Amino acid sequence: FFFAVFYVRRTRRRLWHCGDVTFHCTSQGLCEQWIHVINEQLSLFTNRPKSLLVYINPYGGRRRGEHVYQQKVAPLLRRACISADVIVTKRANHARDHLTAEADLDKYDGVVCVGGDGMFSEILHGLIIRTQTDHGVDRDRADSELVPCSLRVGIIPAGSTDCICFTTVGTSDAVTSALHIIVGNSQPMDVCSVHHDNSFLRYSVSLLGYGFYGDVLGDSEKKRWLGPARYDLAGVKTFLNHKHYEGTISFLPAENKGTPRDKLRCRSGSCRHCLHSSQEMKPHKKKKFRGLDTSDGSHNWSVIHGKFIAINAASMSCACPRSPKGLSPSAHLADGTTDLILVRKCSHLDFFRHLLRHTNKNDQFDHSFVEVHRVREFHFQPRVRDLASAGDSGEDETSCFAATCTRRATRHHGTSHGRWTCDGEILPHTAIHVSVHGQLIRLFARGIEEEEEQQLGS
Ligand SMILES: Nc1ncnc2c1ncn2[C@@H]1O[C@H](COP(=O)(O)OP(=O)(O)OP(=O)(O)O)[C@@H](O)[C@H]1O
Repeated sequence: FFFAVFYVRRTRRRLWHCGDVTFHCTSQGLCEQWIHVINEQLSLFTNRPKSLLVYINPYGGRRRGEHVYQQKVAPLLRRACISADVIVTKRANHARDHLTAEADLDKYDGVVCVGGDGMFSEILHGLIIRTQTDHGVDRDRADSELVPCSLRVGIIPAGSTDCICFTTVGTSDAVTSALHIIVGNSQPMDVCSVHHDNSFLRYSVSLLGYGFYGDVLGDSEKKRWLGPARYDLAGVKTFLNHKHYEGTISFLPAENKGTPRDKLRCRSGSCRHCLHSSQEMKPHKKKKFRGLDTSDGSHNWSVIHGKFIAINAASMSCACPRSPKGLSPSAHLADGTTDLILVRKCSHLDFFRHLLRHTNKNDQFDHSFVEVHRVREFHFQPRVRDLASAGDSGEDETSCFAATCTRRATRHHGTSHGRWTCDGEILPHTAIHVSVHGQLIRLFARGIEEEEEQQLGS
């Protein structure tokens, strides 16, 4: 008589595998007794999900989402006695719309996203919008306090960019992610809301980038047929173009939250720093943005006017295999802040040196043309009139309207209008207001484990 116990086995590079041990007993009675006791102990782990809602993007990355789920994830869920309702999406925004309006969320303990960062963003929007609607929160008001989502989200990486999975699990591996879901890990995460003129645009959990990264993404979208290689090509092209943009950035600095250069790595949303933040986060009195005029008492706002090659807001380190430390190595996952990185106009060579530091261990902020601030809220106003429609209406820069505006801007200011990328999507406006909502969602993850920190540090 025998029974098997399945367990999580850690291997190199933060990968988790499913191991098993077979126990032999002298009698069936003893065997059943052991099984009963073990199951009883397992039932005490109330954090473990029993029922999941799974969305698969069949077209993400190399179009292997369904295969990855059926071959690697579903067998593990079955073994862990977790039931799963699976929806293979039929169009973009299918998952978001289903979550927002149709899904019976009371039936589930969590939502699983099989895809890349774009697919995760859909799930994120669906869950947040649904939660706010259910609680009667007005999303269009930039100063609304958002209600945290009760369901956790698991990410099974199957996209061409799996940055959020990499930053929160430490690797992009379907089996590892599935095991994090099964053991019921929970990691809180901040979410930024982005508004234009008091109308809601999008939510962001990783990178809001204006200038360089906005241009890279905008260009890569035109080259989708190239697959993941489009990002490299667009990156080189954007770098060679070396554009800068003029505007005013106003921000509310985060007090007592450390600095982006303090080298205190946040390996999980429950790091000491984030835990402390979660206590003081309760109903924190928001200081409402009052525009650029600081004479009315909004003296805590800092205002910077300048010419920028890039403005980035990193709400997490944004680590990925190419940049293991990420855009802001010390950004915290769940402290209610975002790291605002301003890269001022500089020479081609200087910008190259800055970019290069994303791939090695040197301090990428240690340049005279780079400054970085930890903030709770910020506002950007481009010098050039907000050409809201240029990106959104499908007008290409070569179109008559866009070309005229771009030429005019270039003639008068030496720059054209830039665009924001928000977690991989292009925003339709350049004048935006961003607020950080502390610990608005939770993932089935536990951050990058300590042992790995030593590896990275070595
Ligand atoms: N069935 C579908 N058909 C077409 N598009 C879809 C479908 N399901 C989801 N999408 C969209 O595909 C986009 C990309 O998905 P995903 O992030 O999974 O893959 P990706 O290869 O990493 O893409 P990207 O690099 O653009 O993030 C998402 O924005 C999502 O809205």
